[in-house]
Amino acid sequence: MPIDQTNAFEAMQARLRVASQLYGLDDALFKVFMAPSRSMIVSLPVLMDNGHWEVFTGYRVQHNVARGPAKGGIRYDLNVTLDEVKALAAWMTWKCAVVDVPFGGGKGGIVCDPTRLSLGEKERLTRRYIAEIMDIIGPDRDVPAPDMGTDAQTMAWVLDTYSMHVRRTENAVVTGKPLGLGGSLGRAEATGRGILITAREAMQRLGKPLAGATVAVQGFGNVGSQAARLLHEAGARVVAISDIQGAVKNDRGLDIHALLKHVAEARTVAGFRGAEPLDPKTLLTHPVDILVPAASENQITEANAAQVRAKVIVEGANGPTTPEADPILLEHGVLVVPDILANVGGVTVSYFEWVQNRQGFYWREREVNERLVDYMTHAFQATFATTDKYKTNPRIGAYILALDRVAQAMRYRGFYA
Ligand SMILES: NC(=O)C1=CN([C@@H]2O[C@H](COP(=O)(O)OP(=O)(O)OC[C@H]3O[C@@H](n4cnc5c(N)ncnc54)[C@H](OP(=O)(O)O)[C@@H]3O)[C@@H](O)[C@H]2O)C=CC1
Ligand SMILES: O=C(O)CCC(=O)C(=O)O
Repeated sequence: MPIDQTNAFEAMQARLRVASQLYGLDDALFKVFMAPSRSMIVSLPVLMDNGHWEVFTGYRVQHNVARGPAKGGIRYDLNVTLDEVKALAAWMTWKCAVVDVPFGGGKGGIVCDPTRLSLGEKERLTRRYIAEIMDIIGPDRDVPAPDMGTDAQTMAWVLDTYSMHVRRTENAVVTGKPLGLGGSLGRAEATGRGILITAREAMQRLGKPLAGATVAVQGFGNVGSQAARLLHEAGARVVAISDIQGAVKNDRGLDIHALLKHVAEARTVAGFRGAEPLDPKTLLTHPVDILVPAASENQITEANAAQVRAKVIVEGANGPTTPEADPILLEHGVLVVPDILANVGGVTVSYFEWVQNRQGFYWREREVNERLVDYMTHAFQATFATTDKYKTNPRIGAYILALDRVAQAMRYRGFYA
């Protein structure tokens, strides 16, 4: 039966089906992995600044907890749906297994436009959400973190609300917190740093240096901006960047530090003086060595995949490529570093943050970054070794690596299929 290419959960299932067949996964485990183990839907009444009440819908999904507590971000966006959160939760299961941290997969979301909420409204919404999902989260159950539309301040409200309910300060309940509340050095830039690490590895596979390589980045939020900055600092030439409102280009290379200052005031890359305007629709097909989609799902599709001119795609976003686009990119010789490998930097440093909280002993930034390089280069090598072993592409290679590790944990725990 044909799948809905833009349904993120069906897109995840399509890749899982291919990987399971190639790996020879038994039917029982396949059925377990095809559905989340728990989905919670909550209604969130919030008093708005204008005196009216709004009722928002929120979700928390736990896909699989065989390897440890569920782990995954909270997304605030108008396009959040249950199926999207189910996909994001499953991808977290696979990511944590690919990078071999002892977590399962979870994800949360609230249907809202965070740019139209005041700080007070966002705080009340977050507190109500955490109160509602309180029974299924916790340091040993499910540990949230930031995703699109949420940040360190949101995580501070998560910590405070949970702590008020359990009557003690419990900072290991959430990661991506402010440093002064038990956050980890290096977490804010970790997803971007992971993109730098995997981009370097991918270029090395092609026998090319990262220094001097041209880069285009879609999205200039937490992930895109940090990836652009770190790639720029590593000597790559970031020539094009977009956000929702516009795109800019400079063939000689954008001054990312100046662009960050511009965005801090203008809230968009558009209008940046050190660049020319670019049609945002052409960002993904801009002629570059490395393309970093770091915005949202379903950006590289059957409609534009053949026009992609990058040699390497490093997927900062979750699910930026539809299943139909996969074979087109492969046919055009594009090396895709899949999301469940490329963007694991965030959850890896979240794991380090959780470990530090539980130890009560905090690491220097250098230690965090060195450990991140170690975890991610291992994950990259393991993914490509699996890809070669099964004679497949890196996305399916990453799925096989992950499902093998999760299946092994399930079998140890007594799931004898
Ligand atoms: N935060 C994290 O640690 C992790 C995030 N991810 C994934 O990375 C992606 C980005 O997350 P994050 O950076 O945290 O989110 P943010 O909300 O911080 O930023 C999202 C960025 O994407 C831009 N954007 C959204 N849609 C489009 C579009 N169609 N075209 C161009 N730009 C667009 C936004 O533009 P504007 O500023 O104009 O709104 C914004 O710049 C998501 O898929 C997320 O799930 C993956 C791993 C970890
Ligand atoms: O840091 C984390 O725990 C998870 C971040 C996240 O939501 C993701 O990797 O998609």
